[in-house]
This record gives sequence, C-alpha cells and structure tokens, in this order.
Amino acid sequence: MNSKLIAPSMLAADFGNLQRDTEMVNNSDADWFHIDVMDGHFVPNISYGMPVIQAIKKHATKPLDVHLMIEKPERYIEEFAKVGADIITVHYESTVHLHRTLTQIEDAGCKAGVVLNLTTPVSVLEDILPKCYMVLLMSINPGFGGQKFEDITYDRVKKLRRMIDERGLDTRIEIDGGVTDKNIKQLVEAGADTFVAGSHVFKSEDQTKTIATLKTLANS
Ligand SMILES: O=C(CO)[C@@H](O)[C@H](O)COP(=O)(O)O
Repeated sequence: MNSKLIAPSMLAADFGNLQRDTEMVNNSDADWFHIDVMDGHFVPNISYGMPVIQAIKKHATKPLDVHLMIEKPERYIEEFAKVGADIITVHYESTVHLHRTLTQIEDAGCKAGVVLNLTTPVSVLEDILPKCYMVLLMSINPGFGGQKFEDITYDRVKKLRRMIDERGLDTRIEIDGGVTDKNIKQLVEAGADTFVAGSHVFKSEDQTKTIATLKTLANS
C-alpha cells in the first residue's frame, strides 16, 4: 500500500507572492508541489513555463510534480528536468510514441507518469503500466482550476486499482481536479493514493490547516 500524498497545485497560488506560497507548502503537511504547464493548444489555457518552475524550485524543499498539458511534450522533457522537475507526467492523448517519451523522462533523471483525460478508457494503459511510476487520472476536463469534480472518477479509479493490483505493481494513482475534504476519503477507498488540490487549498483561509486536514482524511 503506497503512502498517501498531497500535492497542492501552484496554479492556484498567488503569483505575486510565489516565494511566500512556496514556503507555505514547504512548512505544511504537503508532500509535493504540483506544477501545471499549459500551452494554449492541448488545453485552452496558458499557464507558465520554465522560468516560473525555476523560481519555485529555488525555494522548494519538496519534489516538483510537473504535469505537462502540452502538445508533443517530448520536445521539452530535458528542459523541464533541467529547471528542477522530479516527476514528469505526460498526457496519453498528447504524444504519439508514449513508451519513447517515458524513456526520455527516465533518461533525464525524473520519475515518469501518464495522464488520462476524463473519459479516456483506463484500459489503454494495459501495456504501458509497468513503466509508469504514476498514473494521473483527470477528474475534470484539464485546462482550468476551480472546476467541479466529476463523479465518474470513482469507477475509473477502481478499474485502474484492479489493473495495478492484478499485475503486482506499486504504481501511484494521482487524482487531479476538484479534490476537496468532501471527496478525498471516497477516492482513497476507491484506490487512489496521491491528491492534487488547488483552489481548495489556496482559496481557504488557513491553507496550512486545509492541507493538514486533507492529509488526515487521506490517512483515516
Ligand atoms: O490540471 C489542472 C487543471 O487542468 C489542475 O491541477 C488544477 O490546477 C486543479 O485545480 P483545482 O481543481 O484543485 O482547483
């Protein structure tokens, strides 16, 4: 059984106070920084790229979990590794030669994972699963923070959990989009172990306490 990890999404941080928000995550019960890279092509939004990741890395004391929502991510893997990514996930839908892209991530010294859009069947992972450190299941349509969690995610997590267990693997299952204190326990029960939370954390009054509550609920 993997430990339960919380990864606050820096997309919801205050970019004018990035150092402050990075230190808040450092000093909280969070485990990773979740970094959303969007290119305005793969998803209808543009977020940030290498310079901002580098700025976060400068102050971060925890691993950077970099989620690439970009077309042909294989063009930039080495650059993301260079600015400090520890884990890099790419969308199944964004790269033609997925196995080659994951190898490229590993060769760059990072842990490699695959992301599935909300309704891409988890069965497409059958052959690539042994190569995945983590699978990220989107629980919203990617592109924006603050959206409502989609309930179809629970069944998707259960299916993926079965696939992982049947193969005797320890692949992490990360959930991203609309994660809150209201659904995290049910997600753990379904078989997830890694949780991205953006607006629920950064829009709360006491961010450190919100992270601590998520961690406690995930472990209860
Ligand atoms: O990948 C994405 C958005 O596409 C996410 O990481 C969001 O940033 C999660 O934000 P919340 O739904 O938790 O506000």
